[in-house]
Amino acid sequence: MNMKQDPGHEIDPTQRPPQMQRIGLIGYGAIGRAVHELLLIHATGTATVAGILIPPSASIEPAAQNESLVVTDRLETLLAADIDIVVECAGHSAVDAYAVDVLRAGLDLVLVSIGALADAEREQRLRHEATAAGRQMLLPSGAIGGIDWIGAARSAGLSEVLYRSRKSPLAWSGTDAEQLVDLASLTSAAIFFRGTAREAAIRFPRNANVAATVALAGLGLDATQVELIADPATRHNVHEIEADSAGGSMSARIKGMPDPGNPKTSLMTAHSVLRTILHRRTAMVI
Ligand SMILES: NC(=O)C1=CN([C@@H]2O[C@H](COP(=O)(O)OP(=O)(O)OC[C@H]3O[C@@H](n4cnc5c(N)ncnc54)[C@H](OP(=O)(O)O)[C@@H]3O)[C@@H](O)[C@H]2O)C=CC1
Ligand SMILES: O=C([O-])CC(=O)C(=O)O
Repeated sequence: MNMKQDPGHEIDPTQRPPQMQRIGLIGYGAIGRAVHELLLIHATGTATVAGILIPPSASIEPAAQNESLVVTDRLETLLAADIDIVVECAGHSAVDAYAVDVLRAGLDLVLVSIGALADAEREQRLRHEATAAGRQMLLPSGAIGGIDWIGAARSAGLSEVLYRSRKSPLAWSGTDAEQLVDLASLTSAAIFFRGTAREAAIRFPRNANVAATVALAGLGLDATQVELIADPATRHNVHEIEADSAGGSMSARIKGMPDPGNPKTSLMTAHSVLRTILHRRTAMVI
């Protein structure tokens, strides 16, 4: 076929493999970098990072450099890189700064900082914008498992959900935990927070996104109970769910390895983002 080339456009969408997804990453810390590395290994021909949004005056060394990779501190510049889907992995304030504009630009948004949705007004606004744009916010399971069961149990009569997060004192440093417990002098595990998923996600924005994930899948942010624990005896990020429903009960425990780039974050989180991205193009979704 004799295709007419337009020298004014570097990328001709008709020349792409049909399944190729061009990804825009917002945030290039532990998760952003890991997602980029995983895509290079597991998504050849299916997905590629085309642009990365970083804070003004920040600098990064991308996991792979090519001439067309855009690194910018402006959303418009990121989206101009012919992006198909945006992956936010930068934190709650980045959700505020960019999520609405991404949806209004007609793109699906993978939202990793799920705890940002604990702000009811923000959640409503984003749901409204996604609906108006005919796009989706895709919430990966992140560091936790069992979200499918909780979601299914909702229609089977879910009555009680408790999420418990246990991490090393180091993983809680620099958070509100420091006001609730003396992290440095702990000799045994301390439950320093008991409350709702909404309170947990708002108070611990870098550590309790999973609380919001479990809640949004199941009983909601105000009816899901959360316990947060600092445990000097663990080197894992341990996530537990106990749930009861008319369809049966669930007891799950995940001993997650911390991400080498950020002890607050579980290594599996980036893998779950990879799974979310790959699922958009597979013939079979499980
Ligand atoms: N759903 C889940 O299971 C999980 C969700 N999370 C969420 O994911 C987020 C990212 O985690 P992680 O990668 O470990 O965190 P990191 O702190 O390692 O990385 C976050 C990166 O985002 C950058 N950033 C912050 N604000 C902006 C912005 N407005 N625009 C562009 N970049 C920005 C930061 O830059 P700088 O350092 O210069 O500010 C940093 O490089 C966490 O904040 C947390 O909310 C984390 C773990 C699990
Ligand atoms: O990655 C984890 O272990 C969980 C986490 O930080 C979060 O829920 O925000």
